[in-house]
Amino acid sequence: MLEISGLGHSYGASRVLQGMDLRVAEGELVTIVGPSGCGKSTLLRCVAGLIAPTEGEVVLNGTPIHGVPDELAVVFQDYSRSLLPWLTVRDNVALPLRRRGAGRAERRAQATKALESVGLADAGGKYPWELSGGMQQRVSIARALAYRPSFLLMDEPFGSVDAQTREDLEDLVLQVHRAEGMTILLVTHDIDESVYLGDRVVVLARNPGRIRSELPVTLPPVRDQIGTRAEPEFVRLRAEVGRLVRGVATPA
Ligand SMILES: Nc1ncnc2c1ncn2[C@@H]1O[C@H](COP(=O)(O)OP(=O)(O)OP(=O)(O)O)[C@@H](O)[C@H]1O
Repeated sequence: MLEISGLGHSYGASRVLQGMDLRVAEGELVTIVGPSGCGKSTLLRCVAGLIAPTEGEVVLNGTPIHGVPDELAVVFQDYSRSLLPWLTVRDNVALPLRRRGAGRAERRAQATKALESVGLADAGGKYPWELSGGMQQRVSIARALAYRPSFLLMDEPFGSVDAQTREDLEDLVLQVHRAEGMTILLVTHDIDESVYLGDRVVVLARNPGRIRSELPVTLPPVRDQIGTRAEPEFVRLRAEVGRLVRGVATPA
C-alpha cells in the first residue's frame, strides 16, 4: 500500500505540488493525468525517493520513503538516456538484479525471460543503439520486469514511440499487471491512455499541482484496444477526464 500524505514540493521559491493525499492499494493500477507542467514527474520522483518532498511524506508498505526503496522499479520516458550503451541489451536488463544479490547465471536467466516477455528474445546480444526507439523502450520495461518489483512507477513510458508500438506496450503492461499482481503508478499526458490502462484515474490541476479529481474506471479488467475504446463507459470517462484536465465544467 502506498500512502501519500500532505505532499508538497517547491523548487526554490517556485511551488510545484501542494497538499496531495493519495492512497494506492496493493495490486492497483493508478494512472495520473494532467496538463503539461502540473508536476506529474515531480510527484513520481518524490514517490521513487529520487527527490525529497519539501512537505508531507510518502509511505510504502508502512515505511517512509527516503531514497529509492528496494521493492520499486521505475521506467522513464527517455529510454535513450536510461540504457547503458556499452552494455548489451541482456546485460542492461540484468544489471539491477545485482542489487537483489542474484548470481551471474540467475541474472542472465531472468534477463532472458524478461526479454522474451516483451517480444525481444533474439535481441539479448545486441547493443541498445542497434535497436529502434520502440525496441529500446521494451528493453527498459524488460529491465523493470526482470527486477520483479512489487511496485512499478512509469513516467510517460510510451511518450516517444509510434502509435502501434504504444498500443502493444500498453497491452503488455496490462498483461504483466494481471499476471504478477504488481502495483503500478503510471503518469501520462494522454487522456485515452489514462482511462484504457487505469483501475482509477487521478486528474491533476496545475499552479500549483494538486489533485483535481479521482475517477474509478468501471470497465471490465480485461481490455482490448478496439472493443474497450468503443464501450459507452470508456467514451463517457474519456470525455469526463478530458473536461477535468482542461478545467472545463461538466455540462448539467
Ligand atoms: N529540477 C527542477 N528545478 C526547477 N524547476 C523544475 C525542476 N523540475 C521541474 N521543474 C518545474 O516544475 C514544474 C513541474 O514540472 P514537472 O516536470 O514535474 O511537470 P509535468 O506535469 O511532468 O510536465 P510535462 O507533462 O510537461 O512533462 C514545471 O514548471 C517545471 O519547469
